[in-house]
Amino acid sequence: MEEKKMEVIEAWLRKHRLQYTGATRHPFILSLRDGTIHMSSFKTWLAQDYLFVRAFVPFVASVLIKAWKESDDSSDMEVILRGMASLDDEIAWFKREASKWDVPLSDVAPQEANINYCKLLESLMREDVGYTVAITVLWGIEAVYQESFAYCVEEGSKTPPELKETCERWGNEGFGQYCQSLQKIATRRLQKASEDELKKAEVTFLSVLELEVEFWNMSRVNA
Ligand SMILES: Cc1ncc(CN)c(N)n1
Repeated sequence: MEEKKMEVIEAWLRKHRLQYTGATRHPFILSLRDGTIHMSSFKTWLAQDYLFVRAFVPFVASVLIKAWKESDDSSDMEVILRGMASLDDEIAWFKREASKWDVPLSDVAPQEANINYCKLLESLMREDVGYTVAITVLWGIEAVYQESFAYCVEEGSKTPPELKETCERWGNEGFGQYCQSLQKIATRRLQKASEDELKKAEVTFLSVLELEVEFWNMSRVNA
């Protein structure tokens, strides 16, 4: 019987397991799961992530345009469009949550880690960045949040009840399926990619993991 070749993303997740675990099992997430999280950390994350999501929308829009121009499968556009549409609800949720915790979103300035992450998103919006790299990055960004927050909704999690909704937002099954769809598209594209594209996608995926860790680090107590 012919041996099945390992898919590119599967191979990366093995090769870069330490970095992936660093991003998806960060102390911020561990404290959310074990209930020891400080509310000041949560509020910092909430405000910074609100700013990030506002910058993430145009990035997703740019992936949608690349899919329209370059994709070999018309259903890709629908997957991305659904993801983009849900960001409308996400922004409204951030506003509600911020008001619940008295976090004034209009006064928030982006911290360095956030600025750096948004710079990466902006660089990937350029026309000379291909669809394969862009969709792989979109998958990576969403997968880190899905894996992180899903860990906080698992059996045995002691997440404070008032923060459960936050974890559900990215830890729910629907979001998990969306990430699976993105992974499938990225895998299909990476299978046909040139060596150059493959390398660029892998290096950018690693940058995403580093930036995610830096992003969580902003919420460290006394950070
Ligand atoms: C930093 C970060 N990474 C990912 C996600 C998920 N869209 C997010 N909201 N913020």
